[in-house]
Order: sequence, then C-alpha cells, then structure tokens
Amino acid sequence: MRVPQYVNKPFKSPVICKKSVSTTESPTPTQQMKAPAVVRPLSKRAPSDVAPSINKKAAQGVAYYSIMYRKRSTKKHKTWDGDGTAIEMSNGSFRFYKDDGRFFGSGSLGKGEDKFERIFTCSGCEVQLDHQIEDEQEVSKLEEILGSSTKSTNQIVKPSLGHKIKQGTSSRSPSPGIQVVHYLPTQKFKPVYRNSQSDSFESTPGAANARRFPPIFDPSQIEDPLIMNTFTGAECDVIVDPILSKHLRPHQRVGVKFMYDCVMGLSRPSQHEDDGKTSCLLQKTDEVQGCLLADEMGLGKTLMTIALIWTLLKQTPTPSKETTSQFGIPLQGLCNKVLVVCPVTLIANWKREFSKWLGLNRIGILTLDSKSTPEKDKLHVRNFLRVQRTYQVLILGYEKLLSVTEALQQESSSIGLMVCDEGHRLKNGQSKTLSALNSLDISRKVLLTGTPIQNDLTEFFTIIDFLNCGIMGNFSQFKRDYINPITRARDVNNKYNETIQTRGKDRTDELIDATKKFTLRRTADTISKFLPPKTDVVLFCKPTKSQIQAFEKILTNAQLDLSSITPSSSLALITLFKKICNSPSLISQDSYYLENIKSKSDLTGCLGLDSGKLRVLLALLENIRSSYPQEKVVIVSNYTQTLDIIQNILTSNRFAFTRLDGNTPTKERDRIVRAFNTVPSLFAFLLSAKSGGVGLNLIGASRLVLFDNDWNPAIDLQAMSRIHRDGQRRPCFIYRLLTTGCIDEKIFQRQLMKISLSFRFMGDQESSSSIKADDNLFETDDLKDLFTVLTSTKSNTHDLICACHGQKEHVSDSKVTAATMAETGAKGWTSAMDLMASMEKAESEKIAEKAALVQQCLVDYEHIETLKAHEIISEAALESQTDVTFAFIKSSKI
Ligand SMILES: Nc1ncnc2c1ncn2[C@@H]1O[C@H](COP(=O)(O)OP(=O)(O)OP(=O)(O)O)[C@@H](O)[C@H]1O
Repeated sequence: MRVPQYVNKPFKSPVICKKSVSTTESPTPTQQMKAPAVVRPLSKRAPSDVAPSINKKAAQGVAYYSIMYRKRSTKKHKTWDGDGTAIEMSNGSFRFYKDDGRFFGSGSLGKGEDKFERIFTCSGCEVQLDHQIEDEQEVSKLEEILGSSTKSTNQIVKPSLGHKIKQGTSSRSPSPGIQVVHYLPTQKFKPVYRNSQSDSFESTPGAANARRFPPIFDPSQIEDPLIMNTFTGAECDVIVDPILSKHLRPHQRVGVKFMYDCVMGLSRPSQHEDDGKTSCLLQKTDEVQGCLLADEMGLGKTLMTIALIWTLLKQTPTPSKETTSQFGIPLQGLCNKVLVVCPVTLIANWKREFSKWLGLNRIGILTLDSKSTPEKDKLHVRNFLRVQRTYQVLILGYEKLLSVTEALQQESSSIGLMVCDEGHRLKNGQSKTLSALNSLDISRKVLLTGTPIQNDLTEFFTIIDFLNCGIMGNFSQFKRDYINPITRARDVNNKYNETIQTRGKDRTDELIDATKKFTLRRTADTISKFLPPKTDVVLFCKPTKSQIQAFEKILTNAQLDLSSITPSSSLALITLFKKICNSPSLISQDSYYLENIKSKSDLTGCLGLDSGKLRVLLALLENIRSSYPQEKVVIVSNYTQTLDIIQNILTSNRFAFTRLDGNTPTKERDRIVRAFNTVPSLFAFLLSAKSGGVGLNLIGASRLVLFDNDWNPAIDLQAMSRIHRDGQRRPCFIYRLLTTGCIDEKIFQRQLMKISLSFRFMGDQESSSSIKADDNLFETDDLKDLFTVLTSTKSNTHDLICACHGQKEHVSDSKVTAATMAETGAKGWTSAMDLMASMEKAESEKIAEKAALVQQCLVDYEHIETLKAHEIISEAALESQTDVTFAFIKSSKI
C-alpha cells in the first residue's frame, strides 16, 4: 500500500513523497479507515557510517550544529535544499550529516573565519551552519542517531496485508531525533473525553461516535499525547504532532490548548481548569476567535504558537471527503496560510524557531527581504496567497505590513490565522498598523506579548476589540460600564464611599471574568524550575561628590516652579538628572543644560567621567573576570552615549566586548549574537535596552548589569530576561545599579509600583479588586520628589519599606507599617492614638500605599547594608565594593 506524505520543501514546489510501508497483509479498506497512525522510530544506520566515536568526542568537547545544505550552483538567488547536522571535531574540522543521519562530507575553517558565516563546499554541496545545538536531550538524541544506529536509510519496508504495521525507516526521514508518523488508520484508537460540564469521562462524547475520520496520529502510540479539546459535530480528533508535543513543557501544553480553544471558538466553562492532559468536550459558540497570550518573557510563546500553527496547517476537526484521501488521510488542515506579523528584528528569530522545532524542509516559510521594493513585496505576497503548497507561513515586519496591506486584503480570506508578536504595539487605537490589520478578513487571531497591559483600560479595550471585535460592546459602552466606575473607585476622594467602591470592584471582577476567556498570562516562575537559579541584586551606588554638586547647581539654576510643575515641563530636567546618575560627563552635551543652565552656572568642575555606578560596574567586572573567568556579562543601558562611555572603559581595561544598539543593521544582529554566545574570548555584550531588548537570546552570558532603568518596567524586564532563559546552564546574576538617594531610585520605586498594579490585574485574581484604571503615578508631589537628592540615606527605597538594620533580613508585611512610620517621622515607639492620628493624614496614606506597592515587589529580598559579610557576596562577585551603600539580593535558591 502506498501512503502519501506531504513534504513541503521551503523554496521548491512541494513533492508528494510516496512512501511504502510493509505489513504482512494489506488492511481492508474499512480497516484502513479506522487504523491508527503508527509512530515510527528514527532511522538506523550502519556502523560504517557512524560518526567516529561520537560519545568519546563529545566528552572531549565536540559541538553539534544544525546545518542547511544545497547543491552547488551558480544561480544568483540561491535557496537551501535541506537540513542536517554538523559535528565540530576536537581538531576544529566539521563533519556533515543529512537529516536522515547520512554522512556526506567534511570541511575545515580557514584562519580567522567565522564558522557561521562560512559556506563550506563538499561532495557537490554547499553547507552553512545554522545554530549550535546545546539542548542536552537533543545532543544525546543526535549522539544516539549518529553514533549507534545501523544503516538502513534507504530501506523501504513494504506493507503486507492484514498485519500490524512494521516500523521502518524512510528515504526522506526528517531531522534527527524526530519521529515519523505514517497516516495509517487502524481500529485500535478510541479516545476518552472529559465532559467539561459534568467532569465525567466518556469514550464517545456526543456525536463523536459519528466521527468519520481517524486522527492522523495515534495517541496510544505517543508518549504523553497532546489531544485538543473537541466539540459536538467534530468529525476528527486533533492531536498535536508528537515531534512538537514531546518538547512542550506542562505550561506550554496548556497554552497550546488554550490558544486552540480560542481560535476554534470553543467556550470553556468559567470554572474550567485545563491540565493539558485530557481532551474535553466543549461548546462551540464562536463567541471568541482571538486569543491574547500574555505570558511573561521566556516562557516559549513562539514554540507554543508554532505548535498551534503546525496543528492547524495539517489537521482539522471537520475534514470532509473532498479534503481527505480515500484512506481518510487529511490532505489539508483547517488553515492553508498563516500570517505572522512581528517587529522586523524578530523575523529571523521566528524563522530560526520554525527551523529548530520543525526543520525548514517540513514547512514553507516566506519572509520578505527588508531591502526588496514594495512592488516586489506585493508580488511575493500575491504569490504566497495564490500558490497553494509552496509556502504556508508568511512572516512580516510591522513596518512592511503597510506596504503590502492591499495585496493581503485581496485574498486575506485564504489566511486562516494571524499571529501578532509583541502585540502590545497595537494598543494605540489610532495606529495605521492596527487599521491595516483590522482591514484584513482574518477572524482567527493570536496576539503575543510579554508586556502586561499597563493598567490603561483604553489601550486594553483596543486590543480586546482587535482580537474579538465587539465582544465588550463599543468604546462608549466600555467606558461607561468599566472605565468610569473603576476609575472612580480608585479616586482617593471616593475611598470611603462604599457604593462607589463596591461598584468598582464588581466591574473589575466582571471585566476580568469576561477577558479570562481569551487571555492567558503566566509568570516567569512557571519556568523557573527548568532553569538554573537566578539571583537578583539591586545595588545602591554612592554618588560621587561631583555628581552631588552637579545636581545641586542645576536645581538652583533651573528655577523650576515646583508648584506648577508638570511631567512635560520637567521632562528635559528628568533626562538631565538621569544622565548625571550615569556619568556627569554627559551633561556637557545635554541640550537642556546648554540652553538653560550653562550661561548661569559654571559646572566645569563637576563634568568628570566618574560616577558611583561606573565605579561599581568596573569593580564588578574586575571581580567577575578574576573569580569567574568562564562567565560573560551583558551590560544594558537606555542611552547609546552611556554605552559609549562604558565601551571606552572596557577598552582601556582590556575587556573584549561586542555591541548591539539601534545603529546595528538587522542582518548584523544575528551574527553579533551568535559570536558572543560562542566565542569564549568575548567577555562583555553592550546592549541598548530599547533597540535590542526584545527577542534576543544571550545565554552565552550568565551575568547581566542593568546600568540604568526605564520608566517602563517592561523594557527593563525584557532586557533582563535575555540571559535567564531556556538553554541557559549556569546560575544567573542580574544586577540593577541605582544611584543612592537620587532620581534612579525614584524611577525604580515607580517601576515597582507599576509592576504591582499590573500584576494585580493580569495575574493575581485575588487582589483584582485593587485594579487601577489610571496609572497616574505622576502627581505634582511625585515630580517634586524626583528631583530631591537624599545624601544621607543608604537606600531611600529601603527606608520606605523597612526599618531593619540591613543584616540579611527579609521584608515582610508587618514591616510596612514600621517603614511608613519611619518615613513620616514617627520614629521609635508611638502610641496607638498617635499612630492612628498620623495614619489618617492623607499624606501618610499615600506613602503607605506607595510603600505597600513597592514592598510587594521586594518580598523575599535580603536586605544588606554596605555588603555585610555573607556568602552571597562572593558568589555575586561583590567583594570589596566600597561604593555600594546598600543591596537587596534575592536568589531563586532561597
Ligand atoms: N520546551 C522547550 N524546551 C527547550 N527550549 C525551549 C522550550 N520552549 C522554548 N524554548 C526556548 O526558549 C527560548 C525562549 O523562548 P521564546 O523566545 O519563545 O520565549 P517568549 O515567551 O517568546 O519570550 P520573549 O517574549 O522574550 O520573546 C527560545 O530559545 C526557545 O527555543
């Protein structure tokens, strides 16, 4: 019997790969209809072809790479023919294997050549390394395949009638480590469903016994199958391809099912909790078809989305005779085409992830070249939509989208799913990108973001309405029903108005309940057990004399009217103060200083390079280099000028580094990142937070220094999660440097307040009553406070939340009151009456609220004053840090 398997070569017309499978008897047509898929093992190879003593070599430090290869050609626009694996031997040479494990050549690098840039030629082929395979499981699979298998790559096992289908290998087996599934139906598989309403289990839910088509994978043959939920009327079970499901972590299985339910319009009962293990019978209401996956960074949103895309491209719960072969094998999935829109810097990352998890010879991915003309782009898009089997996924940058909208509009109904990565970009209802996306006729949408929707309900409405148009009514209704009552309840003047408070709380709960249907957010803690421990270190760095002088002189001469100060009128001064925190030398180029201060005050004496944070940074880098020579450091700043200063310091202290900022061309980024992750001598990576924070994988480093902070905590969080992510092997240290008592600290405190607020909304249902619609953290008093320089404090943040002595204590709830007292001047023992009186003051209430919000984010941190002796100090490379006045340290090991 001949079973078709569709192999879509990325840059070629697809081929139907006719594969023979042997059994001793052919099944009857009815048997064929019901037979399960058989998961076949990896190809076996003869010892003669075996990579020489792989395991031994691995122990000696050989490395594995995924490769792409093609026949040699003189064509101008070359494309790749297939994937494979390379082994870098201990002598530096490379041995190349096709994805079925066949050895096909070897090559070596010339002096100074970059292994990822080099195109090797051997056996009539051109080969390029794609990425290093570091995952232990993957490496051991490769060792197994390349090292211990027997040769039968071209062996075709023929089916024989009526017998169990034998396992064999194919002439086109996929990437190493991947199991081949043959679409052969048997009678064995009877899925068990849970009825989500009643919690009872049944083997034939609703009309399931009327299912006419067998699933393409047999769950009984798959270890830990991932079976999608179903609905009455479904004709076929949908099971995630085991080549992907075997990699998914528990939270990712739940995530894939959640997204599937949303885009399929399946409604979960409100109390429904999916463990990702059972398939449930849900109601198909089509009320929602858009999904917001707002998991924190690093949880693998890309892999989850790839699993969804691949499932929908290959399978459908409602096949028909026309869309299946005579054996009931689906010839097409629910979606023919998928559109992925993302920031341009992430296009390569998406493609790499598709390649990593599926291999690019399984799926056709089209990306538009950033250099091509709008005309060419339109042509490519039209071809993508019209030509059936060459490409299934189009990955586009948001910027390109506008130039191809018209072409997409013409055939957008053929796109079955749209994915918007870093989707918080769409929160502005007036944006052209949003209207371009809205003009496409695509109902199934997935929006990915690691950034919480920051308490702005107007922006949240924009995103909700984009995903599921009209689900919350129109904007005026939403404003009336949710924004107004929630905002009113937040107003301090209504704090004791019970009616307003109750209404606000009810509306908040209602909103959370309504959006829960299509919103999923999990925190980074979910994945922490799969990662090495992480230690967060907040270092308060003593400002230098010239920094303090600079603050004072500028404040005196700025002549700010503090009673009428507004965020916009003070923005330039805020920026100047932030620069002084980094290095007073930045003042001399600052436009506010040049225009308003320079003529009034002579600051020449305090324009030196030196700053508290630079001193701490340099000492930290020296400590790391001498005590942990294997480790690398990422240094992040929001300012390229600051990066320039740090770059000079690195150069004069002979630290080898590389750098990525807004001026780095997109095509260079990948090479820079790869070089940093792989070249041992590169010690530091200078990164601009805004231009490079998103999507980068810098797991070559295990330490990261956040030199300054942004108002938006999401930007800092993005940057910080570049090293502590899947693939990281070493314990990680994240250092945040703050100038003690200065604007740095105030920004940090506001960030923590923002994080607390958004956490309440997005994640913590219990405290959802505290949702605040308007994140108005900039009242006049706050602004005044920003410019206050507290020279006597060791940490203003610590003063705010705690009154301990900085000897490894942790903050606890009970300490907030004490801290509040300290801040309001009520030091020492105070009678209950006095305390009551002072707490009634509006001012102290505000401080208490601020302290509570800040404290919420700092629970579990150890408080350490002037780095009192403690074992973490040496692990964190903080010995002899005389410029650190205080530290908060939290280790995930605690
Ligand atoms: N189950 C897994 N096993 C091994 N590696 C994984 C797994 N899931 C994800 N990864 C890897 O973890 C890294 C982070 O994943 P990914 O970029 O998808 O996270 P994310 O949630 O999109 O984060 P961000 O918002 O920062 O981009 C990637 O290199 C990815 O290949």
